[in-house]
This record gives sequence, structure tokens and C-alpha cells, in this order.
Amino acid sequence: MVRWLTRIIDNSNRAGEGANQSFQYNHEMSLSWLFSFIKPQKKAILMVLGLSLLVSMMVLLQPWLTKMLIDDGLLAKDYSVLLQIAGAMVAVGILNTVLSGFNRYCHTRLSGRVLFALREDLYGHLQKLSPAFYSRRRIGDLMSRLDGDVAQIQRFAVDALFASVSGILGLIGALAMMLMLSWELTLIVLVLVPLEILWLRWMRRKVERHTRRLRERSADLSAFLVETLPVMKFIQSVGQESSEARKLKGLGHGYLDQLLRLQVVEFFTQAIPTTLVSISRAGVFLLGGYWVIQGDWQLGALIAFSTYLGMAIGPVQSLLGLYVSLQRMVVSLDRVMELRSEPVSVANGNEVESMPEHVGALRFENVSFSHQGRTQKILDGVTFSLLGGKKAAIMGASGSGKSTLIDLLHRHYDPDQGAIFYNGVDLHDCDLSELRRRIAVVSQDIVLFRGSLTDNIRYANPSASDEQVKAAAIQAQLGALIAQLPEGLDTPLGERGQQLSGGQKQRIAIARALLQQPDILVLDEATSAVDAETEREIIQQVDRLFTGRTRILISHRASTLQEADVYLHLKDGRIRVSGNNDGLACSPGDF
Ligand SMILES: Nc1ncnc2c1ncn2[C@@H]1O[C@H](COP(=O)(O)OP(=O)(O)OP(=O)(O)O)[C@@H](O)[C@H]1O
Repeated sequence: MVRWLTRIIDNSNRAGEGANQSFQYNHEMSLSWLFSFIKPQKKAILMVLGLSLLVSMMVLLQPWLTKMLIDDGLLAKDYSVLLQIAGAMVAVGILNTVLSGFNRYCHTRLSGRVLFALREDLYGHLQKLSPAFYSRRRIGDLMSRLDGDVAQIQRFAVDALFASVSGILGLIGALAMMLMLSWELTLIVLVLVPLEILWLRWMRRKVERHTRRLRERSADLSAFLVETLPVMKFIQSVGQESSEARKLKGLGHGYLDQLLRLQVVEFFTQAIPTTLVSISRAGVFLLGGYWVIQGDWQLGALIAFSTYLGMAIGPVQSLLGLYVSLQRMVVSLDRVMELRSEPVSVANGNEVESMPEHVGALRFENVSFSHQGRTQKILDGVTFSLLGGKKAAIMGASGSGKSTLIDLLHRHYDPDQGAIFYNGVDLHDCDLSELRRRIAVVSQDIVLFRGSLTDNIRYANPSASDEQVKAAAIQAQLGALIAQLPEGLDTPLGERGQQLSGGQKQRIAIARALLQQPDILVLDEATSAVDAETEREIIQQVDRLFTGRTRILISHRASTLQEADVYLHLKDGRIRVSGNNDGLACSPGDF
């Protein structure tokens, strides 16, 4: 199946060479990835296929019953036959309705399972990608791929599978019935199929090109909304509402324009086959009607034949239409595979669990790093050691690389050169989630989610009890805020905590880190938004609670950095170490 589809796609892409295609992936690999989500659903698929077969048989029975009703009941003037056939029609109708309803339910459940499995896999991959990836990509575009493109693939993978199976079943059944009624008329219909295939082969490249552009326009729209809605306050403050409204209007026009173009292309793609069908239907009525007038054929047979013709045309058209939707799916599959193939730059290790807790010793050994797309080295041969349980202050001008150093420690990036050791173990060998549990970072960008204050504090340690959450909140100086909130710790914070002050958000982040009970606590400008008095109290609390554990403070305020054991001065990618020598270790052997 995968090979067969790959051949169809690759043939069509060869025909489409020269088209503006941004990404081309190995389609066999992409389809194998896709089918890995369908394979586990084998039982459900067989069930739906079985039900589709039964429904198709019920549908095929109806015209035959009509033929018998006309020829053996009405025209033969036999009322008892009429009654029996009418009863059979009702029974077949009811059975058909029940089976169709059950089939639709099973189909929706199967479709949903495949859709969510695809999306979860892609989301799981995105969870492993570094901040460098997210700084390059538009969130709206990622959303459009996770949402629209994944749904498009699922629609093809599941719906097309059933459409083709039930189409083939319906077609075979209808053709068999037509052949039984008149092979000459059946031939008239069959002549048209190759013509329709030729037409669709010619149109598919256009469909693919326009679909790709429409998906891109849709991503532009999502990106615009995702970027502007969260910063509406700023847009209002600088009076740019009308300019943003104009941008939205432009994007809307661009989308509609492309949608209409695709509609026109799809209209012509479908219109020619539809016209050919009308011609064949007229031919059948002219010839079949002539036979009925001559007395060579029965009226019921002509009516049944034309009904079966309608039934055969439907599947032919939907099978040919599938060819077009395959092109749409390929566009989405390429867009999704582009994300799925994004390399995970930080590989997982597994050693950290065997190390003793609460040591928190660090060593940077000749570490150099530059951000992707930047030529300048942010860190250039940085070497220093920090004994566990000490308090270090990192100082340096804005942009000197302080946060980057912490990102390397948290393995959001890996050094271009050199190595970082945690308790004597190279970070490459550490289990990532365990490493990040043991090193808590409270950064300048505070992340708050919808949910209560408790939910937010508990985020990094979901198993913490209510008492532990409360204690962490009090230690982070949140007592006054809790007293103000109508439901205390259970008060919902709203979208991204917009109703809170900068200092309150920082204290929630500190409470979250305290609850995590890390070996190393990093406060990266974490108290910049609180007043000097509160900051002093928070730092004192942290020093008290984390006595014996490593603390790293980054701040532009001298008062925050007072009483550190070690001072690390970052300048021009180099580090200068000063301070109390007790905090320094000379080599990994000293840990
Ligand atoms: N994802 C990124 N891609 C490219 N460059 C980056 C990225 N993140 C940071 N930089 C650059 O790296 C340099 C160091 O940034 P970093 O945030 O580490 O500085 P910092 O010392 O923490 O600054 P501040 O005190 O202002 O917070 C800056 O020049 C910044 O522009």
C-alpha cells in the first residue's frame, strides 16, 4: 500500500517538476510514518469495512426491489407481490439506517484516534526541540501545521481509505447489476472512465500548487492572530489598532483570493467529469428508452439501470476525486514532515539518577558557544568550577551571555566546544528530565498558565501536597497576595497571569522553584521586579532554605549579589572568577 501510494505521488511530482515546492521529502518514509498510526487500528478498520460492505449491499438491494415492484407487481397487476416487496423495502431501509448510523459512529471514533495519535506524535517531537528552533519559527505557522495539516492528513488516511473501499465495493456491485440488466448500455458508461482519468491527471498539479499556497495563507492568518492578540495592550498603547486591522484585512483578502482560485481550479477539475456523466446518462436513456418503446426491454429494468448507473458514477467520481485529495494530502504531509524531521539537537543521556542528591557541583571546561546564525562567540573557552552548596553570582553587561550560560547548563543548547560537568558527570550523559528537575531556573520571562495559583506553583512538582504548596508560597513572600485574592490559593489567575504585577509573577515562579527542591537554584534576574526590601527578604529565605545547596544569582543590582561565595564576571565571551576561594574547585576530581 505504502509503495503503491509512493509511486502515485512520485509520478505526479515528476510531472510537476518546476512547480514552486518548498519541501520534498522521501514519500515512502513519510507514508510509512503515517501508516504506523493506522496499523494499530486494524480491528477498528476491519469493523468499519465490514459495516460498509453491509451498508453497500443494502443500498444495492433497493433498486432491484423497485424493479420487481414495477415489473412483477405494478405491471403484472399482482397486489400481494406489491405488498411483499413494499414490506421488504421498509425492512431493508430500516436495517440500512441502523447500520449506517453505527458505521458512522465507529468511523468517527477511528478517525479521531488516528488524528490525535498523529498530533500527539508531532507535539511530542516539538517538545524536544530547542529554543533556537522556536526563535526561528512563527508560532502561528506551527499551529497551522499541528491543526490544519494534521487534520488534512488524517482525513485522507482514514476517510479516503473507506471512501475507496466502499467506492470500489459500490462500483463492483453496481456494475454487476448493470451488466445483468444490459451489457451494451454498460459499455457506453465504461468508455468514459479513461477520459476522466486523463483529465484529472492533467489538473492535479494545479490543485497541488493552489492547495500549498492556501495552506501558507492560512498559516499567515494564524500567525498574525497568535502574535497580536497577546500583546493587544501594547498595540493600544502605541495607537496601532488601525494598522493591525489593515494587516488583518490584507491577510484576509490574500486568503480569500487564494481560496477562490482553488475553488475555480477544483470546479473545472470536477466539471468535466460531471458533464461526461450527463452525456452518458442521456445516451443510456435514449438507447434504453428506444428499446422500451420497441417493446424489447421493460420499463422497470430501464429505471433500475439508470439508478445503478447513478450508483456507479458516484464511486467513480469519488475515486477520481481521491486522486485530487491525495495531492492535497501530500502538501500537508510535506509540511508536517518538515517539522517531524527537524533534528533534536540535545540528545538524552541516562546517568544522573545514580548520583547523590544535594551536591550540586559544577564545572565548565573550555566551553565555547555561538547562537545559530550568529558569527560572534557568546562564550569563548569559558572554564570555571563551583563546589556544591555554594552561592555564585554571575555578573556582566546586558547581552554578555549570562542567560546563555544558564541555557547551556539546562541543556537547551549544547556547547560547540568543551564540556559541562554536573557532580562530575558530563551533561551529555545525564538524563535530561532528571537534570532539569535537579536544576531549577527562575528566569526573566515568567511563564504562568491558566489555572489557580496552586496549580501554577505546583506545575513543576505535581505530586506536592497542599501544605507544601502553601509553605513554598509563604517562603516566596506571597502571603499578602494570597490574602487579597477572593479564593486565596485557589483563585484562578486568568490568561498568563495578566491580572498580576511583575513582582507577584516573579514570586510565584520562585515558589514554584522552591517546591521543586532542586540541587541547584538559579535566579536569573528573578527578583528584578520586586522592591529592594522584598528582594532582600526573598534572598534571605532562599539562603536559609537552600543552605548546603548551590545557588546561582544573576542580576544587574549589586544588592542582590551581596555575600556570594564566588563572583563570575562575563565579558567578551571570557569569564573571570573572583571571591571567596572556598567556592572554587579546581578539577572534576575535587567533586
Ligand atoms: N536564540 C538566540 N538566537 C540568536 N542569538 C541569541 C539567541 N538568544 C540570545 N542571543 C544573543 O546572545 C547574546 C547573549 O544573550 P543573553 O540573553 O545570554 O545575554 P544576557 O547577558 O543574559 O543579557 P541580559 O543581561 O540583557 O539579560 C545576545 O547578543 C543575544 O542577542
